[in-house]
Amino acid sequence: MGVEICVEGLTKSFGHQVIWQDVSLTLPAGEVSVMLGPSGTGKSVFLKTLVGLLKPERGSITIQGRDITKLREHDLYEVRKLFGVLFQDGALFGSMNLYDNIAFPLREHTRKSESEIRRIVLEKMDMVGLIGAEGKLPGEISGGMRKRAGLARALVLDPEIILFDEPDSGLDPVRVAYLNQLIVDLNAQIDATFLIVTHDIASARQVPDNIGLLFRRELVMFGPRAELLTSDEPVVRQFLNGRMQGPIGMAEEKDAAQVEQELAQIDDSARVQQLTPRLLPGPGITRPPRWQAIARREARLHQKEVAGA
Ligand SMILES: Nc1ncnc2c1ncn2[C@@H]1O[C@H](COP(=O)(O)OP(=O)(O)OP(=O)(O)O)[C@@H](O)[C@H]1O
Repeated sequence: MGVEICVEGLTKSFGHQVIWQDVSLTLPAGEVSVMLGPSGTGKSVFLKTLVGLLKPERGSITIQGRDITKLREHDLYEVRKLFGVLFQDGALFGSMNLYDNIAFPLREHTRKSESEIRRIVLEKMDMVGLIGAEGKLPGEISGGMRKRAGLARALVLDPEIILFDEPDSGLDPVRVAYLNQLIVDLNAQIDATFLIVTHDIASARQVPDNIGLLFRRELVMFGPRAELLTSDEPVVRQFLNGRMQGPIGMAEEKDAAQVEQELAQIDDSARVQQLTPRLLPGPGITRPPRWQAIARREARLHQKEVAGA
C-alpha cells in the first residue's frame, strides 16, 4: 500500500519569481492523482519539490509523519527511497543496454546478488511489456519503449510513491492509450501512490482518482476526478475542455469583461452526460479494495450532479 503525501502552505520561488504559493493538498495513499496546468506554471518544479530536489521557501510536505522540507541530506536520502520517478525522456543512460539501465538503481543502492538483480529486472521488464528487449540500447528503440524502460527502472526498488513527469509527451495517441492502461494496471498491482504531470486532457479524464490544476501561481483546485470534471470553476472548465474561451490566455492574462463574454457564449448543456468513464485495470488484474470506495465516491458525486442539472 502506498503512502499519503500531505502538502500544506507550500511556496516556491526562484529569486523574485514566485512559481506557486500556498499550495495545500493531500495525495491519498494508493490513489492516482494528476497535476494539470498551462506550460510554465511549475508542475515539474512541484514534482522536484516533492522528492526533495528543490527546497520550498514556506510550507511542509509530510510523508510518514516526517516533514521532508526540514530533513537533512542523509535523512532525505532515506525518504527518497520511497520514490520512483519517471522523467520525461526516461532519463536512460545512452551507452547502457536496457537490462543494465534497469538494474542500475539495484546495483547502486542495494547489496543484492546478480542473480537476485536478474530476477527483479526481468520481473519489472515483464510488468511493462519489455521482455526480449534486454540487450537493446536506448537509441535503438521507440520513444514509447524508452518510457516503459524508464518506468521499469522506477519500479525496481519497489517504491511507495511514483512520480511521472509527462509520461505521454512525444507519444502517438495509440501509445498513450497503452501507457495509460499500463499505469492503471500497475497502480492496481502495486498499490503505490501515483502523481502524474500531464498536458493530455484525455488521460486526465480517464486515468486518475484525483485531479489538481495549477494556474497563475495558485493551486486552483484539487479533488476527486468527478468533482473536477463537473466543476463550474471557469479555469478548470476551460482547461479540461481544451478551449480558448476562458481565463487562460495565450500568454497574457485576459481582461475580466472579455472572459465573461466568452463564458456566456459557451453551450454546456451536454456537460453532465460527458463524464468520461474511468479506465479500469485489464482482465486478470485484481482490483484492490479501495477501487470500490472510489467507485462509490464517484457515483455519489455523479448522482448529485445529475440531480442538480
Ligand atoms: N532551477 C530553476 N531555476 C530557475 N528557474 C526555474 C528552475 N526550474 C524551473 N524554473 C522556472 O520555473 C517555471 C516553471 O517551470 P516548470 O518546468 O516547472 O513548468 P511546467 O508547468 O512543468 O511547464 P511545462 O508544462 O511546459 O513542462 C519556469 O518559468 C521555469 O523557467
